[in-house]
Formats: sequence, structure tokens, C-alpha cells
Amino acid sequence: MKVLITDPIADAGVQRLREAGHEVVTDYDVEGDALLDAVSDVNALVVRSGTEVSQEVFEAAPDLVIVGRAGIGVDNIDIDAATDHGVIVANAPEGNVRAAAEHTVAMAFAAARSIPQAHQRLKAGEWAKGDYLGTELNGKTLGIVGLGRVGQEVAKRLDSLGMNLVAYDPYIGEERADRLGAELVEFEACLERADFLTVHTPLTPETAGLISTDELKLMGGGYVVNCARGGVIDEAALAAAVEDGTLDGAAIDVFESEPVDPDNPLLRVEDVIVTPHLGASTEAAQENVATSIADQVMAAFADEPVINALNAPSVDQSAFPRIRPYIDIAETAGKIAAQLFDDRISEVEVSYEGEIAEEDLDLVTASGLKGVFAPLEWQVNAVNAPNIAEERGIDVVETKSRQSADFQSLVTVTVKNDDRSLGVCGTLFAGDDPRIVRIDGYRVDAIPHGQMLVARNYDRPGVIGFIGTVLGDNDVNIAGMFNARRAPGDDAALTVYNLDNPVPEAVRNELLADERITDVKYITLDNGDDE
Ligand SMILES: NC(=O)C1=CN([C@@H]2O[C@H](COP(=O)(O)OP(=O)(O)OC[C@H]3O[C@@H](n4cnc5c(N)ncnc54)[C@H](O)[C@@H]3O)[C@@H](O)[C@H]2O)C=CC1
Ligand SMILES: O=C(O)C(=O)COP(=O)(O)O
Repeated sequence: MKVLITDPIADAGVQRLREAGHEVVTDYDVEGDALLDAVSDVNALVVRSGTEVSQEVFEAAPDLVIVGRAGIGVDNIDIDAATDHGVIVANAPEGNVRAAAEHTVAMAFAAARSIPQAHQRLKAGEWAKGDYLGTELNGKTLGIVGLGRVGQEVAKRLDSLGMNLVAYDPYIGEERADRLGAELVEFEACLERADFLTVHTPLTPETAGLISTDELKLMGGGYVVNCARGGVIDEAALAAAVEDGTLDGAAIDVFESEPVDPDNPLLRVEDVIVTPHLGASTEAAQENVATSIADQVMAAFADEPVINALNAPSVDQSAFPRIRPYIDIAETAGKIAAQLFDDRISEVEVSYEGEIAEEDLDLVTASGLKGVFAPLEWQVNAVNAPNIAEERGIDVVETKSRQSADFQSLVTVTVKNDDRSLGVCGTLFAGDDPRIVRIDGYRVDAIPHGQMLVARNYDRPGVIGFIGTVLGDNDVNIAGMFNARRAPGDDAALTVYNLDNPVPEAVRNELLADERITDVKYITLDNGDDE
């Protein structure tokens, strides 16, 4: 597989991919049309914050399986476009949290004691001791906007340095905040009470411009630290607030546009200190995120769960071996159901009976949908199948029952519309032997691989012999066959053939021409080019 890395990541991650035999190409300057060219044959793209992964990138990358973000923020990746194209987006949400928290603390101290300004003057030969009278963090109130992973680590560190903590985060429980010694307050109260304000939210439509002139006025002095994302705090408003004395200072690591424009107002205000997005830039953090992303890229290549996938059903890794066989069974059942149904589908129900019902089965359900849509869509997979269902107005229902009459575990994919429904059931026999055991209410025993012919016929003597002869005459070898009626005495029968060879259309027509045979469906299960 080919991996393109467009922002610098630690060698440990690159080596891990190379040692696994993948082709790894690094190009840190590529952008625009050159990026579109560069992704045309890649299977994975690894980025940090420096690459804009837009819809055009996904359109230009037909073989892309995963975009790995070696870090946390994914505001530079169009996740909706990724999902539409069936591409997994994964990040590394743990590896640089401490680095970001430490940088935040460092920036708060640096701003409070004017360290960069004093440093610069001393290096220029000026002993400006009398010009700097700093502020202690001890005893002051820290306002934290966004009490997630980084926010919490900042809270722990600055709590132990004697600060009082207030926090605003509408998505976090009071108990969690309590444990950190932080008082959860409303947004305005957080601003009003903060002597130091630090933001740790992602950049989203909701947080863009969250803090601007009016919000900064509520602080009435003090310092603002932003080591989260440029754009959460309005840059012009912040520069003006420090310049006109509304605030005492600010410390900024991240910018709305990076690399930052030399004309950015934040760069010209003396009491705004800046770093070029260095929050995650420690050796330990970079090694952590690079190896995490390399592992996830390889998991995606191997069709294994990608632990930090942001747009794919998540799976507990310890449960994966138990559900793995059912991923394929559900897909196959979905494929067979959709092709036999041959009609408009308005609902897909994926139901689980027996032991399997105890597991978290989002991925299996998505796989069942993938099977249903496989004959209809290009590049459909478990990532985009739920979206495709929604876009097409197809309801998806997942049901579970611990009881199973005949099998230890049974997965059924049923396709429906207002008039009728058709279900296909699969199970796993001892020794990891997958079987399709029911089709449209008929008990069968079919191997879910290769080529399959499903015939519906009137239950008359000689029909099976006739089908066998026609297939044989046309050099189609029957590997297995199962004939079923729903109940003894029924006139309608269904016959499933596992075949070693494809069945040409002319042969199918020959079978259909016999008045005892009412339907013939040929299904290929392995390579996706079903008819
Ligand atoms: N400067 C740097 O190099 C680094 C920057 N970051 C950035 O730090 C930020 C936080 O990262 P994590 O803590 O890992 O994310 P997280 O997802 O663990 O935490 C984010 C928190 O923000 C909260 N939140 C979301 N919308 C909010 C709103 N409107 N108001 C208040 N709170 C809101 C969420 O509930 C969550 O608790 C991200 O933007 C990330 O990109 C992370 C690492 C390094
Ligand atoms: O992980 C994050 O969200 C960061 O902001 C770090 O960004 P970077 O990997 O240094 O471009």
C-alpha cells in the first residue's frame, strides 16, 4: 500500500509503516493542484495541521482508505467529504495532550512575567529590570473554556500551582469538574471571574468567533491564552483589547491562518506573545502521535478496527475477534437479500439473535448495509453506508435478542418496502465456518463465497435434474446445492447452488424459459461485480 505524508511526523511512525512493507512517500511542501496529483494513487494520507484535506482531495484520491491526523484537531479535514467517499478519518487524541497542556502553562507564565519581551531586550543589551512588574498565577482565577482532555490537564497543573478554577463546558458533567477542583459556570461568569482565560475547544462552527470584543470586555483585565485553535478568539478583537488596555496581555500559539500572515494584528501588539503552533511539538508527543497514526493506518489496511476513527463505527478491540466473522456474514446476507429482492428498498433491518446480540454491533450493521448497497453504489463501505441509507431515505433498524431457537448466533439482513420483505440469515458453524442458513423463509445451507445461483421453481419432479443438466452442459460445475420448501406440501421451492464457474446470461435465460422455473438470480459474492 502507498502512504503519503504531507506534514512532518516523527521517524518512528514512518519506520513502522516501512517495516510493515508499505511504500511511504513524504512531501511536506505539496499543496494545491500538486497535492491533488500526489494523492491520485495513495491508499493513506497522513497529515498534521499543515495540510488542508478538502473535498477536492477526496475526489482526486480514488484509492484512499484512510486519512490519519498525527495529532488532535481535525478542523483542516473535511470529514463529511471523507465519509461520502468512504474514507476513514482517524486522529491521535491522546499523544500530545500533555505537551499541549504544558505549553499552555508555559505561555500563561510567560505572558504574566513578560518573559519573551524581557528576553528580547536583554539579548539586545538592555537591562530593563525596572520595566517589568509581573503577575503571580498563585491565588488568581483561571477560566477554562472547554474542559476536555487538554483543558483537564491544564486544570490539574494550574490547580496545583495555587489557582482557583472555573470552567465553561456545556458537554461535561459537574462530577468530572468537581474531581478536578473546578467550578462549572456559565460562559459569561467564566469570563467575568477569570484573571487568566484559556480556551481548549475544537474549532467548530459553534466555537468559531466564540470570544470577541464583548466577551473580552467582560473579563475587564487579565490575560488570555489560546493554545487550541485560531478562530475561537477573534484575532482583531483580541489585538485591540490588549492594545487599548482592556486586557493586560495574551499568549497565542495558534492562528486563524497558518503560517501566520506577517500583517496579523496580533504580531504587532507588544503584550501579545506568540509561538508558531508549538503546542504539540515535543519529542515524546510527536513520537506518540506518529506511531499511533501508523498503527491506525495499518489497521485500516488490514480491515481491522481503527481505534480513533472519527467517522466509522467504533469497535472495542477486545471484542473484535468475536464479531469479525459476522462482518462478512452480514455483508453477504445483505448482498443476497438486495439482489433477490429486486425492488425498491425503504427499510433495512439487521437483527441479531443469540450470543452475538451481546456485542456492540454498529460495524456489523454497517457491513450489512454495505452488502445491500454493494450492487448499487461505487465505493460503498462501512464508513459511508449509513450515510447512503440516510440520503436515500432508507430506514435502518437494528434489533437484538439474546434468544435464538436454532443457532448459537444468527444474523439476519432483511430488506423491505411497504409491500413485502425478504430476509437472509447467516451464522457461524463450529470451526469458524460461515453459512447462509435461511433465504426468504427457506431453510438452506449455502457457503457464502464465490458464485451462487438462486432459483425459485414449482416443486415438480425433474426440475432439479433439469437445472443440473443445463448447468453441466454449459461447463458450470456445481460445488454444492440445497433445495428447500417453506413447509411440506408447498408448491414453491427455492434452490441454492454454490458454483465453481460463472453462469452466463444465456444459460440463465435457458433456465428461465422453463415454465417450472419462476426466477433465477446469479450472485457473485467475492469480488463485488455482481450482476
Ligand atoms: N496548540 C497545539 O499544538 C495543540 C492544540 N490542540 C487543540 O486543543 C483543542 C482541545 O483538544 P482536546 O482537549 O484534546 O479536545 P477534547 O475534545 O478532549 O476537548 C474539547 C472540549 O471542548 C468542549 N467544547 C466543545 N464545544 C464547546 C463550546 N462551544 N463551549 C465550551 N466547550 C466546548 C468539549 O465538550 C470538550 O470537553 C483542540 O482544538 C485541539 O486541536 C491540541 C493539541 C495540541
Ligand atoms: O494536535 C493538534 O490539534 C495540534 O494542534 C497540533 O498540531 P500540529 O500537529 O503541531 O500541526
